[in-house]
Amino acid sequence: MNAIEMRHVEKDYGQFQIKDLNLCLPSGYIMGLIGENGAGKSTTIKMILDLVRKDHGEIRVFGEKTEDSLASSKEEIGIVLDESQFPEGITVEQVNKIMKNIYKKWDEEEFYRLTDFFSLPRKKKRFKEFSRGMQRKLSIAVAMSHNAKLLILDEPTSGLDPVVRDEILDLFNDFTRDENHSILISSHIVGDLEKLCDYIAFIQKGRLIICGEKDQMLEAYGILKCSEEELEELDQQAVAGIRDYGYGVEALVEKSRIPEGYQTEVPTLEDIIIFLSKKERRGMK
Ligand SMILES: Nc1ncnc2c1ncn2[C@@H]1O[C@H](COP(=O)(O)OP(=O)(O)OP(=O)(O)O)[C@@H](O)[C@H]1O
Repeated sequence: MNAIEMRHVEKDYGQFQIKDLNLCLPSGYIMGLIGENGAGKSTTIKMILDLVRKDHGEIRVFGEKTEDSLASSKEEIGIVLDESQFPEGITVEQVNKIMKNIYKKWDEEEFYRLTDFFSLPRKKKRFKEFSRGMQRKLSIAVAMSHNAKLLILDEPTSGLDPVVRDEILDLFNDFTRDENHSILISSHIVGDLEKLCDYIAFIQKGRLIICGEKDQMLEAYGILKCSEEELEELDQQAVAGIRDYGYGVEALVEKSRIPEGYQTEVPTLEDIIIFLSKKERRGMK
């Protein structure tokens, strides 16, 4: 079963378009949605949640078309959006009371375990007095306290310091120990996603540049350091991106498409993303 499937999804905002977006997140896995500011991550997430209407294509969550079923699968999806989700005057205790009424499977014990873990005051401060990081933590605690099967998280770790980010990534990792649990998480902090995710989808200017299993991506590509002339001799289809390097060039290449004998270095996910975005910017084919 797939947790999320998007087929040929399109959205036209006039100045910005999402074009032919196809992605698939199998149940039990974590997919990272990477893209720079304005790439279309939030729009993609909001279309999955039917908060923004797609113009074309099909989106399924747990196998059901979202327009038919999303209201009924609300319990099953834990959401953290990029914007504030709570009224300004509310305290942690009041959030607990409200959520108890909203979610059938609300787990108060888990909620307070998480809010205590995040050092959020139960009643001494109101939401508007929380720092941005505290507001994120509260959203995460809510998303993880109603026995959801799928977490959809838009930049959940933005504004958090590295130590807390790391602790939260561990929480997300633990969540997917259950093979029915899945996560779609957007971020522009590639290092976080490299650690956490099984699948990576990289979006740029509304287009999906690459989508697939992270380990396969890391295995398929290599970084080749050579002269411009040497690079020109290679099958140009193998070259996924170039950057200047000392006296020569550094190229991201598909290892299976270059002749044996070339020494390549193992890329990080960040290398792959940077090379691919440069390719798009230079308009390489
Ligand atoms: N309601 C809207 N009407 C018109 N344009 C919109 C609307 N919402 C978003 N956009 C545009 O769509 C583009 C993508 O925005 P989106 O918020 O999806 O990007 P993002 O990748 O989440 O960016 P960030 O990392 O900065 O949050 C931007 O150019 C934005 O201005």
